[in-house]
Amino acid sequence: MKLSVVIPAAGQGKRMKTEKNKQFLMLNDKEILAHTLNKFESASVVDEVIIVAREEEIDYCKNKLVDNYDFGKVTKVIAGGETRQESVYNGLQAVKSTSNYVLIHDGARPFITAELINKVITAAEKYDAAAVGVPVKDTIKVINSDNMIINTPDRSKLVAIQTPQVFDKELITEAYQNALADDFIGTDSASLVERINQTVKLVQGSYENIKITTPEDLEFGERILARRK
Ligand SMILES: Nc1ccn([C@@H]2O[C@H](COP(=O)(O)OP(=O)(O)OP(=O)(O)O)[C@@H](O)[C@H]2O)c(=O)n1
Ligand SMILES: C[C@](O)(CO)[C@H](O)COP(=O)(O)O
Repeated sequence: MKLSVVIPAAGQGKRMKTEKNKQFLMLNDKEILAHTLNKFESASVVDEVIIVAREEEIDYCKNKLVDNYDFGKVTKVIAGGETRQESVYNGLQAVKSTSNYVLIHDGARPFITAELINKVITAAEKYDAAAVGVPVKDTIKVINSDNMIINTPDRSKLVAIQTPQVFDKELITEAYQNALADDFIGTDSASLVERINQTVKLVQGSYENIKITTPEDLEFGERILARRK
């Protein structure tokens, strides 16, 4: 297997409400994005890492993260787009021609573990497409535009999807090109694969693999790191 990792990190972090982009906030000893990159730098199965960043943050990523922490697997830091989907698509177009699998992982999910990375890659080798997720803990309701509840899906069939998501390179490229042609915007990569009628294997994730989105996630994150020490 030749594996390229695409890290979408080109969001604005609006829900965090900080001046600095949330991915560059410190979590203990290093920036959130540095925690994430560290996990892939240490994974022997990874051939290259591509960071997708906001145009104006490319130099910061190169100098303060890649050079400062000596992330030797990072081959490119490229510009993202308006949506996560556009950013990932830019990343896909930049992967090495020799790669046959692509792993996509949010820059804002720093608590990913080596064990989970290996598990989802193994599943992708078998099924061509795999994503990590956890059973939902709450009861989920479908509502209408008046906030009236329409129905209650069977919780035993619901999972909250996370990243990493790993795909055969040709499959994920086709899925993104198809979505682009149809003006379809999905909130994760797996949904683009599902819509071209390819199945995606679910790998049990972890409730600690959170996406740092709002201020309270930072406090939870500090506790996760303290527990792992
Ligand atoms: N145009 C975008 C939007 C998001 N992302 C990345 O996709 C991941 C998941 O997105 P999210 O956590 O929602 O980040 P933001 O879009 O930055 O958050 P917000 O919606 O609060 O602005 C993040 O690592 C984010 O940087 C991206 O690469 N390009
Ligand atoms: C891909 C993802 O992290 C899976 O949970 C999530 O869908 C990203 O959504 P966002 O709205 O771009 O944060």
